[in-house]
Amino acid sequence: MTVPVAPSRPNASLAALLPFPAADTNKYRRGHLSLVAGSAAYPGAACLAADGATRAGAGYTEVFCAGKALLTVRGHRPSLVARDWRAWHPGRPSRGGNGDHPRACVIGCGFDTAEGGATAGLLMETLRAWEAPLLVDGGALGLLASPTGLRLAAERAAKGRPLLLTPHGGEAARLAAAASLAPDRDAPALAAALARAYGATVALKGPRTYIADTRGNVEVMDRGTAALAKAGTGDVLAGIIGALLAQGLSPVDAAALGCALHAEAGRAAEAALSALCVTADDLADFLPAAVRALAAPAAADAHGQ
Ligand SMILES: NC(=O)C1=CN([C@@H]2O[C@H](COP(=O)(O)OP(=O)(O)OC[C@H]3O[C@@H](n4cnc5c(N)ncnc54)[C@H](OP(=O)(O)O)[C@@H]3O)[C@@H](O)[C@H]2O)[C@@H](O)CC1
Ligand SMILES: Nc1ncnc2c1ncn2[C@@H]1O[C@H](COP(=O)(O)OP(=O)(O)O)[C@@H](O)[C@H]1O
Repeated sequence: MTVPVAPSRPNASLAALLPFPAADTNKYRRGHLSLVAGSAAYPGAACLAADGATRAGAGYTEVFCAGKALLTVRGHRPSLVARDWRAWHPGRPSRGGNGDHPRACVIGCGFDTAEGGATAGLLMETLRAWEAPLLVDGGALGLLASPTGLRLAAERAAKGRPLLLTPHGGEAARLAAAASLAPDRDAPALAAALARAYGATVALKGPRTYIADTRGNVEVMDRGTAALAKAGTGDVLAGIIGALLAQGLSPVDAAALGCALHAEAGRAAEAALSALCVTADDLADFLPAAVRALAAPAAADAHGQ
């Protein structure tokens, strides 16, 4: 089975989505991202996602992680607000701000399925109670791939609560099996089928990333580099897309812009460090170059050049 695939968006239309802050904004109005991430086994994934999120413009990034990951996350960057994930209550209004600022949640970077009940409970409660846009990544995708996960995803879709999934090939195979989808589809058709089955926007990652929305549209993002094929780069991507969701972009625009910025950052890092030496830790530092690379042609257009 094949589906039509739209090409990568041009720089000018991606640049138009960049959420540069208004002069009179504040940290809450810019966008508040709750990152439920980082188990005792994988505290680094929470740090990498937080790096992507803060550099991609979230005004307030709050990390809820395992108690045993707290020291690592707190020591990573002074700007991060880190709390034990037992303090995560997705149905309660947030502290800080006036309560109606834009928000989003990313869940699952560095979830360890061996932790079982604790992380499964966090995901299911978040699917049920979190009203704002929600991105599910990493170990939480394996937990979503279950009858309860499918049911709660369908309930979110029925209530019009946005859901975005960012699986790599292995995670996509688990999601497909849980939804009884035939495994022999090509990547664009698989992304479209997962989007339908889970009522979610899906960014199926790989050397080419396919972004499928809930209406059956699929677009490709093929600006990446093999330098990105290293552990932790997907965690950075989840943070970037989550920050864009928190700044008010729709799931499909956040995925398209986030994947393009991530790919451009990978290319800028490769130019500076070589394809061999780029690590996930480097990526967020190359996001400013990626923003400039997308924005530059738009600025040139605006000046009639
Ligand atoms: N620093 C940290 O803290 C880090 C923490 N991390 C966290 O670790 C957790 C587990 O995530 P994970 O991705 O490492 O393991 P898992 O989900 O079991 O997938 C691997 C299996 O899938 C298969 N596979 C098929 N296609 C594939 C593809 N395109 N890309 C990749 N794999 C593909 C592959 O098959 P194979 O290639 O072996 O045939 C293999 O069997 C998660 O919470 C994550 O956030 C990581 O982000 C790293 C940095
Ligand atoms: N060969 C490649 N070319 C371009 N991009 C790649 C390549 N391999 C991986 N990537 C990108 O790197 C990221 C890897 O994400 P993921 O597999 O979730 O890593 P992790 O779980 O270790 O964080 C994705 O954005 C993917 O599109």
